[in-house]
Amino acid sequence: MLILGAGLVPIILGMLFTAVEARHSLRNQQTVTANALITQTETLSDSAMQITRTLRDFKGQTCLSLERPLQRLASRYPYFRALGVLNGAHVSCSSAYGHDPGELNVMIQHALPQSTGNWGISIAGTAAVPERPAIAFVWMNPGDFGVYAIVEGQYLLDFMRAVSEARHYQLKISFNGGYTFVTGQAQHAPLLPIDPVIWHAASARYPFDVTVITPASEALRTWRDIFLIFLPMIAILSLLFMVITANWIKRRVTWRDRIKKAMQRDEFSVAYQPVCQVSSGCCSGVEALMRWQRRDGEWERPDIFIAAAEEENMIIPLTRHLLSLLARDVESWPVTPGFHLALNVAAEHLQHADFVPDIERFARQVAHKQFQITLELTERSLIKEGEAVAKKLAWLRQCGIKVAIDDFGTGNCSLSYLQTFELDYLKIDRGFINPIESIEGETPVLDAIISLSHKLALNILGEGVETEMQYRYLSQRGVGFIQGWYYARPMPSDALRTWLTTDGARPLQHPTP
Ligand SMILES: Nc1nc2c(ncn2[C@@H]2O[C@H](COP(=O)(O)O[C@H]3[C@@H](O)[C@H](n4cnc5c(=O)[nH]c(N)nc54)O[C@@H]3COP(=O)(O)O)[C@@H](O)[C@H]2O)c(=O)[nH]1
Repeated sequence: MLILGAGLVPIILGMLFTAVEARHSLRNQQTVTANALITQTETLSDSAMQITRTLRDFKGQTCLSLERPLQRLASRYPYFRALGVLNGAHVSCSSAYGHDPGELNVMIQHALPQSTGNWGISIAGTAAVPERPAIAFVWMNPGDFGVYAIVEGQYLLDFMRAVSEARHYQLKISFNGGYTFVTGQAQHAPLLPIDPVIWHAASARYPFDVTVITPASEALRTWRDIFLIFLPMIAILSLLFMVITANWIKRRVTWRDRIKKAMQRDEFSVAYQPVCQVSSGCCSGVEALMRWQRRDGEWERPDIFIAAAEEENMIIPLTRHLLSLLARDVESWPVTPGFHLALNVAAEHLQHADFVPDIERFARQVAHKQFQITLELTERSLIKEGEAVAKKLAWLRQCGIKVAIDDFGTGNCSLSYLQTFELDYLKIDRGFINPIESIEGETPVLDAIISLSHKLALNILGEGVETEMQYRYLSQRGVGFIQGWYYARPMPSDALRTWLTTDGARPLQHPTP
């Protein structure tokens, strides 16, 4: 399902992208078409305006003397159906009808606009040719001399038809709100959720406007053509997404499966790193650290498999497994009551309803050893349900369990943890201890952490102490507990048992200079 979903992402994005691209391309084509139609109509209008200017020179002449020049002019320009002169709204002479053919509104079969001077209007037909549209261009003065030219609409219609057929558009043009010339069809596609694409444009020079309508079927065809161009790329991306997702799932499954199998095969063990109490110089306890040795003898790195377990929701089963290993290991340890046993708990486990029962069960299992159990909270994964977790920890503290904040200062929430949770120990991350170069040297951040811990009355443990100088620096500043290779490395349970009776039983001896 997830792999399929990943494969669909580029296809859906590709469809959206090509739909936008198709709309853009349709708009461009429509603009070009509208401009061509406007130019053609303006050219016709220019000719008509030119001829009406010529006709004005006939003012004062009788129809008898005008009839032949009018006919000559009309036959010279094939665009014109009729030319004539007016007396007010009355046609006093016409190239088509001779003298006294009637009223202009009857001839153009359209009411005359209120305006005088130059005007033009598209009409469905004239009295003599009612079935063919035309455009009437008129120059008139009320009760006075005027002229008109009727432009044959067929030329415009033929041009529009040619464009409509070539591009499958519906085209409309209307002059001054008059008759609308229409060519082509704007079929709707009832089964498609697509509307026809409509574009309006108007001439800047004459009072006419043009509408270009791309039918839904044509819009779909344009989109399909563009989609087909991008299809190879979309298919490659889709495949890539599926492969990446499949790999990711495989990796996920692999870590989950591997951790599960490793638990069944008993490949996990626990290493214990002793902690030195500065005041006595003796071992006050240990931190339990998970180890994984594969069947082939290779060791998995704890930072990697712990992070994987946290990511793959395996940290709770793994911690439960750790608790069972701990319960088995501690049986043989020669320890006195109050010996510290620290273990790491992940945020997911803390937030889980079984967290308190899990820890209580473990505490009961090892109760006869009278350990001082300490839970170490790390900032590696953020504890989200702060209040609820704080309540659980408060309850466990009442039961005698201690709480430590681990890797202090490495995450974003160290200070908020200090405020949210009741704590007993603060473990200073080795990142702050590494820079110690001399006893007198300045390590301002480390000093600030130590001073903060004192103010909060927290026990302080320095992690990753590798040198005597680091040990002395920390002990001189009141750090009560030291953990690190300088004192002891993490070791298996059997080795710890021996160590506790030898090195662990006597105070730390610093090498003499
Ligand atoms: N939730 C759980 N987290 C666990 C568990 N076991 C381990 N971890 C976490 O994994 C991280 C890596 O741990 P690890 O490789 O075991 O490293 C620990 C020590 O070996 C190392 N260390 C100790 N002293 C020194 C030193 O002097 N120098 C040096 N270079 N390294 C040293 O530090 C790690 C101690 O980690 P911390 O817990 O912060 O005290 C690590 O984050 C573990 O927390 C588990 O069971 N559950």
